[in-house]
Amino acid sequence: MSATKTPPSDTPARTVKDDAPVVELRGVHVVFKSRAGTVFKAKHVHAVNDVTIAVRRGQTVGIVGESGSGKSTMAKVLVGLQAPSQGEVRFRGNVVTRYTPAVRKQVGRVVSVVFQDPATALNARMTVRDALRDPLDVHQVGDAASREARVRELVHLVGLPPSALEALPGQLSGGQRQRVAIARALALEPDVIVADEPTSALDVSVRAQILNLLADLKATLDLGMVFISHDIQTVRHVSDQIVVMRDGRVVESGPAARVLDDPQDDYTRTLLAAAPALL
Ligand SMILES: Nc1ncnc2c1ncn2[C@@H]1O[C@H](COP(=O)(O)OP(=O)(O)OP(=O)(O)O)[C@@H](O)[C@H]1O
Repeated sequence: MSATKTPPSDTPARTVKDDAPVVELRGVHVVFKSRAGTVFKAKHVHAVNDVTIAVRRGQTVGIVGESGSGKSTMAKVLVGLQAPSQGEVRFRGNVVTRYTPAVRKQVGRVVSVVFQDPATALNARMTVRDALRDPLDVHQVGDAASREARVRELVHLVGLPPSALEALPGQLSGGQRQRVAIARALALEPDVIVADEPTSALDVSVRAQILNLLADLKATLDLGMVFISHDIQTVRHVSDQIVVMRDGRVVESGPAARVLDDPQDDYTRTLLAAAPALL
């Protein structure tokens, strides 16, 4: 098969070969100026250091690492919210060269994000219906009737009853709120969802339900997924590929079973030893 050559552009093309990456980072670095306030800090933080990864439809890439390893910064690069200091980011094969609001809006249709805490991700004064309709309004998808139909479909897709449409986030449980946040992320039919610690803020009892929901959605919608967690055993449950990060660098990556059963890097072994499998 010959590769389709696409010229660099800020507009993600709508046609892409099924097995081609939806999002790709090539040699990406993100360097921040240190946050003020600490006298002995280095001037710069190399939050992401020479990272290359690709995310395809129907595949979950688990990203694991301790606090400060650069996971959230990488998530922001993957959804177009953070420009790299160096390296290349491609959405549907097209290199992003400018990070304008218009480009971010376009990228938002291809890749969307689910954050850790649905309580802060959702507007406390918006009903579930309004929260789900909002992205459809912003992107002017269809007419009023088709937006309402899509909102109902989304609620059903994430396993909530139609009565949830009238609720405010504060009237829902943490797990229900995260379902709403997931539904909102799905509103524009993205190819890829980036879930940044999506179960960490939830009660232990509902974490498995949200993990199962994400796994089901990935299968039924043929979604690509990036699942970010500090917990290697959580990542184990959902990932096809695992990327282990430390201090902004990828220390090891590969098929989940290989990385977990035959880790090649000492740091991966340390993470596994610190969080033994329950099964
Ligand atoms: N906007 C910023 N300005 C300055 N430094 C930042 C900024 N964002 C992140 N950092 C720093 O970059 C490094 C990586 O942070 P990041 O949040 O990506 O890591 P993480 O693995 O997601 O950690 P956590 O799990 O604690 O969120 C940290 O040292 C952090 O302090």
